[in-house]
Amino acid sequence: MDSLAIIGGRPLFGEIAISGAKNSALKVMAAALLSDEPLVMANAPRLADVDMMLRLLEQHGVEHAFENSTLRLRARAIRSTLAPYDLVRKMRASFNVLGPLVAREGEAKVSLPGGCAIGARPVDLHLKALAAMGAAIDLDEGYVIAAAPDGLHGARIDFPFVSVGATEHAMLAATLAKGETVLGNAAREPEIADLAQCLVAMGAKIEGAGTSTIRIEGVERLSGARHEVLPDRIETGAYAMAAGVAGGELFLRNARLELLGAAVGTLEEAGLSLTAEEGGVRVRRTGDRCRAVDVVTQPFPGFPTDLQAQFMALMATADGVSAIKETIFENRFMHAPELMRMGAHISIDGQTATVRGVKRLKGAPVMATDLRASMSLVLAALGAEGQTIVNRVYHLDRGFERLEEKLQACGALIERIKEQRPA
Ligand SMILES: CC(=O)N[C@H]1[C@@H](OP(=O)(O)OP(=O)(O)OC[C@H]2O[C@@H](n3ccc(=O)[nH]c3=O)[C@H](O)[C@@H]2O)O[C@H](CO)[C@@H](O)[C@@H]1O
Ligand SMILES: C=C(OP(=O)(O)O)C(=O)O
Repeated sequence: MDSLAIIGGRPLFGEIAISGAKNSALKVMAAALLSDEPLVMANAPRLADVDMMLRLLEQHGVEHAFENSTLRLRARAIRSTLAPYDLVRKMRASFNVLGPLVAREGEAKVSLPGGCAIGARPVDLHLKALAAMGAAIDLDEGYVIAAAPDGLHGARIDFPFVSVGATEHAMLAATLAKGETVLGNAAREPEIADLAQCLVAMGAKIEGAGTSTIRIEGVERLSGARHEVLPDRIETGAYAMAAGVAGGELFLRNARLELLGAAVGTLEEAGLSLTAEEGGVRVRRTGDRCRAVDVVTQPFPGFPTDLQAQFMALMATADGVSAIKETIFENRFMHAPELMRMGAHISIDGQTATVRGVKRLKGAPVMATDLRASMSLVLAALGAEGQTIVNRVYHLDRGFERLEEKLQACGALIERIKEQRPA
């Protein structure tokens, strides 16, 4: 397994191009299954998760070609409606092929998904939504078997709590269902509106995406389309925090402040200046050190859970004591003990982490446990004294495109150490 060697303490100056959002791109890729015509996805990030999704789509019969950051997909015919365990276990978004396959083919057998080990992460809301649209659902040996031989029908679905994946899944499936589907208490994350924009370009009838009520009028068939994926708001927030931890000034090309929701105010309170400029966002730390701020993770537009780990790294060297409450996932503090190895003062009580900022962290060997936790360790290392080795960086490769290259270009001392494999 590769690792990263980082020598901290150098301020970052320069430009970082923000990539297309992983969490939108993966769902847009699932949308390709809904049509036999080509779907062209521009601003596609080159990530391990995207490669994994391509392998899954390929075995369903999707032809694909990646050129620069444009991904062409075409599901001329569905070769298989089985999504095997090996291709679904590593990544949450892969489960979202179930709805499109059932909507188009009337059946599918999809392994229960994996993804970051940050909580139990059941899929009951996904399955209830598909069942409300008329799919018969069975669970057998770790697989979901869904059948709707006469097609799906529209339904009123009120989610008991906000789920990004279930909202997207229901929206994908409803595009080809007979009649109207109404999704109540829908997730409002920017990736939902982005997926809806792609589906509308394919001929779907969707209103209200980005609000908590989404209406979808099913159509007979969807056509091809070209869609440009929105910039990754989590990557944006993470690099903004890199400037907070290490100091300096970064221009985040393609970044859009409005995608960050409440995180903008939180980062400003913490002592970052974030300014929208033509073509991106400029970020710098206003003082010598960040200030402690309390945060509670919430669905969009609240502070995103996917930035919680990175924010903890920022708070580790902030002036004062901050309380970080995680309300979305029950096991998303695995970065805390690793940050503590670097000298952070963190105590955890249930879903709240209390971080007492220290002046400086010290480099240490640490282990990345999940995608955003890994990024929090990279951030901590950029501000720390001496060398940090971040092990298990395959997590990072799932969601951060060309991480070392982007940071090196801004003056960071970061190198990938390739795993030595026996000849
Ligand atoms: C690939 C992708 O887009 N992943 C994102 C997506 O994950 P994902 O779509 O898995 O997250 P959800 O919004 O569905 O999860 C929110 C909460 O609902 C629970 N839940 C969800 C579905 C369900 O059927 N039953 C259930 O109990 C989950 O365990 C979690 O506690 O949104 C999360 C919340 O913004 C992000 O952290 C992930 O990065
Ligand atoms: C949790 C994440 O991914 P996944 O949902 O695929 O586990 C993430 O992107 O932070």
